[in-house]
Amino acid sequence: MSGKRKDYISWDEYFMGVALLSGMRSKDPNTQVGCCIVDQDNKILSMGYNGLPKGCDDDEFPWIREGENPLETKYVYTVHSELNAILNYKGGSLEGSKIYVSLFPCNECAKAIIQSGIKEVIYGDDKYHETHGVIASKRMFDAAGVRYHPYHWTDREVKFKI
Ligand SMILES: O=c1[nH]c(=O)n([C@H]2C[C@H](O)[C@@H](COP(=O)(O)O)O2)cc1CO
Ligand SMILES: [Zn+2]
Repeated sequence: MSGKRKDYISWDEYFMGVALLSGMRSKDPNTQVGCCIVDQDNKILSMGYNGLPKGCDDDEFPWIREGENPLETKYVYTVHSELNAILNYKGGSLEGSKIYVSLFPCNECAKAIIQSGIKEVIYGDDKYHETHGVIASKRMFDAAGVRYHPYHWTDREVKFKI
């Protein structure tokens, strides 16, 4: 009987919570993606969200999905959350780490995840599971031995003033 609190958040809730909070920085009006990379000792190594590269003004570049001119859509400019987290990490190697991400990684992020040595993907949503990108991601993860599984959502709601 140590008397410790019982309702503290689990490691999984903590890391997915950090991923979701990171995603709240996104300027994308349709899909906000956030992620959190964690080492084997449960230390957070990096975080990211989908956004524009440095120097590209959020108010100057387009955020729309479709248009006659592909150069006026967001797709050619945004850096995905996972790539941002990998590129932002300045501490050395990500070998053996895991990534919590709110959306299943696309094929380009999957390549970066594999090459950086991340070994496990815990994803919140898989809404693009029918796309070629996600099908290719899973094929590459399977071949490369990167494990992936859905996050188990809990009933916990987090509400606080910031
Ligand atoms: O792996 C990913 N990581 C990531 O950050 N994104 C971002 C890119 C876009 O800003 C947004 C997807 O936009 P939309 O759902 O409107 O197509 O999510 C998208 C994916 C894969 O779909
Ligand atoms: Zn991606």
